[in-house]
Amino acid sequence: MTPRPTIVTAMPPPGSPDQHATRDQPVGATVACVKLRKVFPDGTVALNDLDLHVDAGRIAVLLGPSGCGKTTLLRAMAGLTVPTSGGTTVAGRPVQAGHRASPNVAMVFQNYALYPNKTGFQNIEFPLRMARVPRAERAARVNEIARILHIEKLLSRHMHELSGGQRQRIGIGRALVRNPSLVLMDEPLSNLDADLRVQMRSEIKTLQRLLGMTLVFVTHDQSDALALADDLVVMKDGQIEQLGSPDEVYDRPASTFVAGFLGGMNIVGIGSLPATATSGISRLDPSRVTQVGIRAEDFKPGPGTPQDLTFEGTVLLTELLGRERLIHLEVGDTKLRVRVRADVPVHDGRFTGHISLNDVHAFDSAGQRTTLNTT
Ligand SMILES: Nc1ncnc2c1ncn2[C@@H]1O[C@H](COP(=O)(O)OP(=O)(O)OP(=O)(O)O)[C@@H](O)[C@H]1O
Repeated sequence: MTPRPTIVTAMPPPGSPDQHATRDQPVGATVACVKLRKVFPDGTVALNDLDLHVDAGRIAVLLGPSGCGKTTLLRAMAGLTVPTSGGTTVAGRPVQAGHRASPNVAMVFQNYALYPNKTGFQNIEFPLRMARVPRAERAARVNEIARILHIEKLLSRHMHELSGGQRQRIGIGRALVRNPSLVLMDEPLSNLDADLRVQMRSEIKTLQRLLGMTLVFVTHDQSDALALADDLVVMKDGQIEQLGSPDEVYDRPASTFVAGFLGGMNIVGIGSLPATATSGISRLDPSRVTQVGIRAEDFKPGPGTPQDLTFEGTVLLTELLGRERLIHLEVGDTKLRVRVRADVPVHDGRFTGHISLNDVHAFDSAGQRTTLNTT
């Protein structure tokens, strides 16, 4: 279970009965997609019989390259896309495309879709007006959500008077004001600069922990995904390539696709490994293991022991990443990315590094993870 962060707030702590009393439905909804298929009229298969289960109160992050079907999946959950076959339930109820979205489901888009001529207050209040919530209750709810999001001072401003991050908070406020049990966010951080992005994603996570809703969050940014997810869903070609905790997916990528997408692992064909790198793994079965994956940050400087994989090569380029340095290394005809501490010396354009056998990931000819069994 993911530990809940300590939240400094005037509201009661998460899970306390009082908190539930102050909000209508703070408990998240379970989402289940079963054999979800979406084929567009031009024949594009956006979702390919996809199964996904998200438990109540979790943050599921959909991560994958452009075109892999993330937005289509989110829209199917919201009832905005009619699946070709299969279906989705939210809190046990089938999602029916074309029907008015349940008030328990809220969506935050990349462009926030706010009303430019309305104030912050009016934007956040709008869903409550639509739901014919009485005026006094509307004001109380808007003020409460504004307090949680620290945007009380923005309520009187119009949208053009706000920064991107401020507009984003208004958009999130509008999504949360109805106490949704499921919030769907489609790349909501993509318009923000790096600092604001990091700040906003931790605020989103804090809010989700506070309010307890289920959050499904679409991104193609791996650091957002690792930072936010309870359940990390890596998608490829309309299917789920791997689902697990961020640690599981990062530490044990199921395929070369996941390894390359998350953490930019070096993938090297067994035949391209230099002799110094194969001595420790000489007994591996080449009919089973055809490629190995080596993370840039798993390299240590120097030749290591005979059990380690040693790489000596020419430095093509170095990049300073603060306390670390990224070295682009050419070993024979193989190019590797190596990350070492910035104070590690690089002599005469040559670098020798090693990697422990335990840090080597093995993949078969289909690119699927396999064991690096040396017996
Ligand atoms: N209305 C449409 N008609 C035809 N094809 C579509 C339509 N909408 C999406 N697609 C296609 O379906 C596939 C999945 O699209 P989707 O928008 O779900 O991908 P995505 O993973 O969200 O991509 P991105 O990260 O670029 O937003 C893509 O190949 C896309 O071109």
